[in-house]
Amino acid sequence: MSSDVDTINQAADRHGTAGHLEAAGAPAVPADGTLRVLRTGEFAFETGGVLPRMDIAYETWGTLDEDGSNAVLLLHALTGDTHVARGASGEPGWWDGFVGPGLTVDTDKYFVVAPGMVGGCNGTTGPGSAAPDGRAWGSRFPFTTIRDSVRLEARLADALGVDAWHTVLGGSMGGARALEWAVTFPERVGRCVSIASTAASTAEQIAFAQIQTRAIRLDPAFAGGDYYSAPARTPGERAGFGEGPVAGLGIARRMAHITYRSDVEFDARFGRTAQQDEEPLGSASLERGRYQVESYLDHQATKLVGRFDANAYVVITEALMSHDVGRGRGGVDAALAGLDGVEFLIAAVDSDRLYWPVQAEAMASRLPNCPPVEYIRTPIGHDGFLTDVEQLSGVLKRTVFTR
Ligand SMILES: CC(=O)SCCNC(=O)CCNC(=O)[C@H](O)C(C)(C)COP(=O)(O)OP(=O)(O)OC[C@H]1O[C@@H](n2cnc3c(N)ncnc32)[C@H](O)[C@@H]1OP(=O)(O)O
Ligand SMILES: N[C@@H](CCO)C(=O)O
Repeated sequence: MSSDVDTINQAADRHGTAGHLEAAGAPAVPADGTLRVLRTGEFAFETGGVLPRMDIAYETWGTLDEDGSNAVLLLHALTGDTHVARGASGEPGWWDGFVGPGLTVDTDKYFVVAPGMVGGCNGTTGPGSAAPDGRAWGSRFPFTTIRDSVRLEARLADALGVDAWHTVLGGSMGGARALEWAVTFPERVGRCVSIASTAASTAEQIAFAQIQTRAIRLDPAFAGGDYYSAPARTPGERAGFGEGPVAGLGIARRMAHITYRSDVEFDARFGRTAQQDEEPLGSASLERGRYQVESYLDHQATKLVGRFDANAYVVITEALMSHDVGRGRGGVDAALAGLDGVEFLIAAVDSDRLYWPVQAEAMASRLPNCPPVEYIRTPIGHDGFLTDVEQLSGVLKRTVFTR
């Protein structure tokens, strides 16, 4: 472990507030699914800006083999976090049923590592984290890219003693991060699994994202990004949850959530039905009740506002807008063409209207020796990679996780 790196091991209750610093160089073996934070030194961002210290939050499951050959890097999507699967706390993770003992990513056999994005709000340094002056970074937080996260994750790999990952895997933004890993560090990636993702964000994806970031920035409570009542000082502390531009964040989530699902699902599930005893047609005034789908979106917005910081949402969304593995590398084709040392698996959701299957096909066709795209077939839409993982499981057990 390098001298500028300490490890903070969060208590098993990941919603607690006080992390504790372990003796540098001799971290205790953590319980599976326990929030930990690696404290690293100065970090220069891809497009400018330097922070004097960068923390990266992560959780692990299983044990690294002596030869270091069983490490799997699992990368979360936009509003995901490090808690992929349940562990010591028993709290369910967002890919429960996919990662765990005896499951597809079998944590009895693989050492699974799940880090948080740079700029997030769940332990990795982000705009809500405390700056040296004791205030949240807020508007001073640098613009960040997917590549910044990959470079920070490489520091984590170094600290954990992982020279090369058996597999780097993720969905949506996690898929973008996985692909960026393969392009940046091909010698450190054995297999790359990119699900419901793309090699470069398209104009339409940027457009959907822009509406969301505008909704947040235009909320008067955004205050230029400096709205925190208190910064996050320790790994378990959350800053900005439920405060600041919550109306804007709620609108952003509503917009985003529509793109995560499909018209077929919405029609089948909600149709034109009114929410309980509400009257969507209204009456003599402008006030009216809601359709079921409106109530559903309101619920999705409320839930996200309770578990996410608006600034972090902007920072990470703009990082995803910047995603382009071809930037500065002669374009996407050139960036992907040389990756013949990495085994790829590209998967798509057939009903995805955000990361269209055609983009997965285009990505696969540009990758050397890439097998045909695997499909999750579901009417759900983009979120199918979170809701229908059992379809992916069979393929991954056969091709990637064969131990
Ligand atoms: C728990 C965490 O912190 S997760 C953190 C990490 N999260 C992630 O990485 C992914 C983010 N999560 C997601 O995107 C979603 O939660 C998904 C995709 C996983 C969930 O998808 P689904 O299981 O299909 O759930 P769905 O989108 O239908 O939402 C169900 C919710 O809508 C609510 N709902 C359904 N109909 C209505 C309605 N008419 N009015 C109001 N609410 C409604 C349900 O009560 C349920 O509420 P709950 O989630 O509070 O229990
Ligand atoms: N619903 C997921 C999908 C984003 O790709 C999330 O919020 O992270």
